[in-house]
Amino acid sequence: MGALAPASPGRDGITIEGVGLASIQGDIRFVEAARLMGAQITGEANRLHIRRGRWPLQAIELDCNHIPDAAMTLAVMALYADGTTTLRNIASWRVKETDRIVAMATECRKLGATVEEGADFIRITPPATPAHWRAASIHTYDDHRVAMCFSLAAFNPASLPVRIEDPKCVAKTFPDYFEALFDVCQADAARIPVICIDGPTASGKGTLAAEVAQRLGYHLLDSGALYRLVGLAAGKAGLSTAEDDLRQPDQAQRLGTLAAGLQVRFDGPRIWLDSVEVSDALRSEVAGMAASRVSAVPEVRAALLTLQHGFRRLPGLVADGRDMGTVIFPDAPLKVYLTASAEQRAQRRYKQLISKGIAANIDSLLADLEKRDHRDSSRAHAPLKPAEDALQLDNSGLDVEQSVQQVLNWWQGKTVFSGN
Ligand SMILES: Nc1ncnc2c1ncn2[C@@H]1O[C@H](COP(=O)(O)OP(=O)(O)O)[C@@H](O)[C@H]1O
Ligand SMILES: Nc1ccn([C@H]2C[C@H](O)[C@@H](COP(=O)(O)OP(=O)(O)O)O2)c(=O)n1
Repeated sequence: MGALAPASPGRDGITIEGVGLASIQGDIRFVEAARLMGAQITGEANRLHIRRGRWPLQAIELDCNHIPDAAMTLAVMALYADGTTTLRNIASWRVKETDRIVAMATECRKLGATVEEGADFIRITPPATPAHWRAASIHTYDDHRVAMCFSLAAFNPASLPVRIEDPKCVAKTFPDYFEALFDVCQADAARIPVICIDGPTASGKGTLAAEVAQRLGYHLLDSGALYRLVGLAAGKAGLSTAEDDLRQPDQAQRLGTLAAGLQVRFDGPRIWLDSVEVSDALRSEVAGMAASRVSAVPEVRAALLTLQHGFRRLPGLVADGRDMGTVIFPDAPLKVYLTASAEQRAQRRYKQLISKGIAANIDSLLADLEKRDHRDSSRAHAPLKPAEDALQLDNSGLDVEQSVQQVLNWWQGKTVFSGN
């Protein structure tokens, strides 16, 4: 990676701890091969520092008998070389997790390379120009090394997306490989995919968003939780969230300052405010109502903007709320506006509360819900409404799985991989 990625402000190459030039592992000789291709590698006994050197990389012809497994990475590095690379003496690739010569050849071709394969060699000529690269959905053959190697194709000069079909197959040797990869990569936020799910209360946004995020391996933003947190923090700080008070400019200002300084921590569905876990307190109907009131204050909305944008991280985000598609992520490639009849929603909330052992009354739930819908959609700033390019999903007659499938189908149709 260090050999492929150009230096950027504050970042010049990659340092690997725990393996160094004194390593007795056979694969350390991969360093020699990477240097032959142009990587600048320096190091100490237990550390390596890799920088981009020659660029494009130097095409090589190499007997790989001494590094049979690590040489697979050279095959993908060959896509960035100036000319044709030949890796020889790799007959053992044929009898590993899969026939790795076939696998590497097939997947390199998908990306636009010209590949020749023989009984014990592979010869790779990269795409002639950036315009010859192709977006590709990489089949992983249940082979961890195939999945990891081809992640390097994401640095392609055409900035085309690359999909790794079964990223979890890396579990065999490096379960958090992709997390580690994303930690050291910088991506232009505008290129990180976002799916927005907006809609009224109890339409099932949170359930749908969490499930879609889980299936795609994306991050999750429950933006409503942030407004709930502001309501809760205001209560703790003794600040009123009554509508009349919030109309006073100095009270609105105080709430904005409070929102900007929120000390929150998220860990999956668990949330802490000032080091105190508030996950359950946040879900109460009272917290929802307070959230609805504070969310009408422009100073609060402005204060939460940067925090929300910060959730747009690799490999992607599913964001649920009221204004995800209209205000926060207007460039999102997929926006879903989720609805269900008010009666259905009240029923769902009722069942949800009862199942948690919380007493509830269906008539007052319906009344509260209609009041919240009205306030959320009639406020001046970022009101609840479908984005112009949102796809509407009325899930009154659908179960959760059907709604999830609908959104995943829409997403598949939006990606460049839909034909793959
Ligand atoms: N399509 C659906 N069909 C039936 N029940 C659903 C559906 N989607 C969500 N629910 C249920 O409705 C309740 C409210 O969903 P939730 O995701 O909390 O809504 P929101 O985030 O929009 O307030 C949950 O108990 C959830 O399991
Ligand atoms: N993006 C958002 C998300 C929530 N809000 C406000 C309006 C909502 O009534 C409250 C609570 O939102 P939340 O999504 O947690 O509520 P529900 O789960 O839909 O009942 O926050 C908002 O104004 N903008």
